Amino acid sequence: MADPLHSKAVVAALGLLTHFIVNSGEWDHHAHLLVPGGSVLFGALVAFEYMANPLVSSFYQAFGSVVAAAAVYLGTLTASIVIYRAYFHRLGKMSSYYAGVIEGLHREYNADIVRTGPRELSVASVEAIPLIYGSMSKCRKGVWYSGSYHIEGASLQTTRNHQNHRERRKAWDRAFNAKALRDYEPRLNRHTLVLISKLKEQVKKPCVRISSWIGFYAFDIMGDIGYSRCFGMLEKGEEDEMIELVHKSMAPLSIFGHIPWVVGIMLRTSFGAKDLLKFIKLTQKILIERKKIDPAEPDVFSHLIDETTEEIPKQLNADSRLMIVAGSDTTHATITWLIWELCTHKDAQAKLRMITDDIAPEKSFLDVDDVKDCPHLDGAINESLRLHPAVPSGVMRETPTGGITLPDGTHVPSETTIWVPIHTIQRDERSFSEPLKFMPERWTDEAPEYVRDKRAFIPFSTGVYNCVGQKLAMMEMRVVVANLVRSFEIEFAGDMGEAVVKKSRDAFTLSVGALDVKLTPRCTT
Ligand code: HEM
Repeated sequence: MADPLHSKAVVAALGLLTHFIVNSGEWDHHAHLLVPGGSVLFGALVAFEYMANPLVSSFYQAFGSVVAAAAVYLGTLTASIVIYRAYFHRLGKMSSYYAGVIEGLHREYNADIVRTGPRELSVASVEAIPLIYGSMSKCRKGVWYSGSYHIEGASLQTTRNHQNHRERRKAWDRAFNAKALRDYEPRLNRHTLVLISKLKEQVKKPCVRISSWIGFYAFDIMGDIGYSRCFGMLEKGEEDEMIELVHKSMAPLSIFGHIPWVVGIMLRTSFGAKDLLKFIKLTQKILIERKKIDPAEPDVFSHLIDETTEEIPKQLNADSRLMIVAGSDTTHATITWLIWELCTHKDAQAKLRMITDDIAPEKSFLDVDDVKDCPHLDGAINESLRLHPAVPSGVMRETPTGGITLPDGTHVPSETTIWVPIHTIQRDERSFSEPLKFMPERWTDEAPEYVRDKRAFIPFSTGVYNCVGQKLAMMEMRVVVANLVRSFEIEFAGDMGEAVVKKSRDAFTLSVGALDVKLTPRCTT
């Protein structure tokens, strides 16, 4: 029988077998083992060849034989991958593209279904939403979610186990039910008042970086409502390490978010993920400090922490990071984009001001309760959420065994990553007339015909994994925006809003560019 190492046929067959194995499982988070594992195997083969092959007289000769076999193996593996992906891939009939803006791809290929990776599909179809995200959906969260399990455990958002999610979601639902939200109201009012008074101190300046102030506000609120912790960013008026870390730590996701095995390697080797690891440590520390106190007013972690034990389970660390990222960057981006829209559309700003002036005209400050029922204000916020969703790409799911058949009849095989691109679908003319127009009226009695299909509005996602904090987010955004337009005339300053358009980045959540404005105080306030 031929010596396997010297038989090109056997080595090539091993290359094909490797491709078959890798192709039929979820290996993304084992990629970090390839280099060390391959090196050990290579060394072992060289040693074996040197000691066991009587025809080999030097170590150098043994090394050469193994290099030759490795070349055949890797060459066959690569060729197999290339040929398979070009001609036989299960998703091969769908357009393929690795980079670029998803929306452009759907337009370029004039297709609702676009292949964006070897086993990854973007589906811009309203009809597909229930199948992918609905409460009866058989899809589960995609492989992307498990990237950091080995460091911090799974958060409520990243757990891929349906049952585990259901059990944990109960506590989170309690943390955001009607009673809990009422408990948080005084804190929202307090922080909003501080924000507005701080901004009033800025009116003499030709240029105020409003995006930073909104960031300070969003993070202060999350610190307070989440952990009864005072980040004090509004008071200091300067960016805390926390904001910088959130953005730096999420940055790799804007580049490698769709290549989970690269993210896995980065986290395991720390290469390119130093900031993310530092951020994880910081959110763990915040949680440890929260566990030591007994807050006067209940906060979110009052509902999540088990007071009967000293221990902090690993998964709660992941929830701690989730709380900060999900709760701050999202509202930060949405409010900043809304201010950008109101500066771009001065008539819309004037109309919103007129309407909010009419809410409790005797008051100089509107609190959360005053603004809870103003359809035009909600319409303006909805337009920011629609045109500039805080989770722009959408959220990844994985098809179940047996795959799924989309409403248009397309069969998607099992273990395919699939998602509905939120940014694309919310700008689709089939669902919204004049989709690129900022138009709060489409959400009120004034022009409801401009919303053709409300199912396409999914900024908070939908189904069992939808955003648990959406009511809090709406409360927060309403009270800030109403008080801002009542207190100031707002116009672009500095680069005239350019950085928001050019520097905003999709890093799972939207990392928004800087916005500079001129604030002119209104004489009525
Ligand atoms: C404009 C504001 C917000 C937007 C657009 C937004 C959007 C989203 C989206 C799209 C998801 C689904 C993520 C996924 O499936 O992977 C989500 C989940 C989540 N959001 Fe929000 N969010 C916002 C504000 C908030 C706030 C203020 C909180 C409060 C802490 C929050 C907490 C969460 C949590 C905990 C989850 C995970 C829910 C689960 O998996 O069961 N979000 N959010």
